[in-house]
Amino acid sequence: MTATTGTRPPSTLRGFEAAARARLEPAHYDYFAGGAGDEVTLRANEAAFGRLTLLPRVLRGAGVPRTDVTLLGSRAAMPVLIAPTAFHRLADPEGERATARAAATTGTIMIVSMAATVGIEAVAAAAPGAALWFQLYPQPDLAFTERVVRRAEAAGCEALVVTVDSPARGVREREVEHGFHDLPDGLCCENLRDGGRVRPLVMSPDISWRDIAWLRGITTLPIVLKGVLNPLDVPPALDHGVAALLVSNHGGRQLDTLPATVDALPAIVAAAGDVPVLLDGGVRRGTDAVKAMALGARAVAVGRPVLWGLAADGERGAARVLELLRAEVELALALCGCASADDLGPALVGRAPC
Ligand SMILES: Cc1cc2nc3c(=O)[nH]c(=O)nc-3n(C[C@H](O)[C@H](O)[C@H](O)COP(=O)(O)O)c2cc1C
Ligand SMILES: O=C(O)C(=O)c1ccccc1
Repeated sequence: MTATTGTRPPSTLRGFEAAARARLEPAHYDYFAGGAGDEVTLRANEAAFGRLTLLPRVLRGAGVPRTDVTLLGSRAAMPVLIAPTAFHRLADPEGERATARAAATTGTIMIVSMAATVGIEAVAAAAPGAALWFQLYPQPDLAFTERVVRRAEAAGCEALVVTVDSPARGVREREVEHGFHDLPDGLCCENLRDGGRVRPLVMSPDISWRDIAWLRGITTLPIVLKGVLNPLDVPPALDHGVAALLVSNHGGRQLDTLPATVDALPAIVAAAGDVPVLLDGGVRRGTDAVKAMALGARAVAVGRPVLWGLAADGERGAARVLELLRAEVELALALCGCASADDLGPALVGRAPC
């Protein structure tokens, strides 16, 4: 009997995706799974990890590896964070509450989406032990944007992750085919609730460095720029006092034909100097995380795998997905002869011949 047909919960990420697909409305599965255009970038993210090889060191007596990291002052038991994804209540009635509890159980950082279906206060209250960062799409109405930032601060979020790859919304043809435009009745983006109404989320073409400068001036939270792929954007980012860069192509959901994130990573790392670089997109194995860290990422984040865990088995499923990844990172570090991610470096990564 396979993991997909048995009654036991799945024991692999692939099994979780199959179980999620079986449980979700097809339109919701495709909303989570899909990418922009021809999904070239969506596929490229995973494929690029497959083209990289690991070149372990031997006989180093490294002991059982440590997988914990400190990022911008937040501690995490593993270098695999939860990327911000919208609409968790499509996957599980508890929605982002369940995800935050899974983050607390596994000791990782959850980046809560501005488009969450549970408000940031309720997410924080549901999982007092969880380290939360808040993802922000700066809105043209700065007074409203500031109110959202204040809510995130008051809820205890430890960083702001500003998504900069979305001056417009990418077109995902799977969504178009299903006619998926809106959340079902009863669900909304709770972080957009403001003075008795729920504001529409604007992906603004006017977003610019001025917004980052403004944000830097109104909050003391560390600012992470999410969606930087071009090294030309690194110097202005550093000039604006950002605390970290997150190399991301939005999981292939915005502009199609962007490079795989792991291929874009080295140039960003080279330009970033001491500023920590994170990566998301296509991380499905501990070996993927280890490859990205060997190429200079301080940590990685996963989007869809957590949604599959959540849809398949709620909080328990999300926690299981994260724990599977943590255990795989530990094993990959051990088999590379590393005591921690600090022992990784580009010399441990090679390229498959074809
Ligand atoms: C269903 C879904 C919703 C997403 N919603 C957001 C969002 O609200 N804000 C954001 O910055 N990124 C969002 N993303 C992008 C993720 O943060 C992340 O960049 C991407 O999912 C990483 O790739 P992976 O899914 O291959 O791990 C979303 C991704 C998915 C799959
Ligand atoms: O679907 C997404 O990728 C996303 O980023 C988003 C943003 C706002 C509302 C819903 C989803």
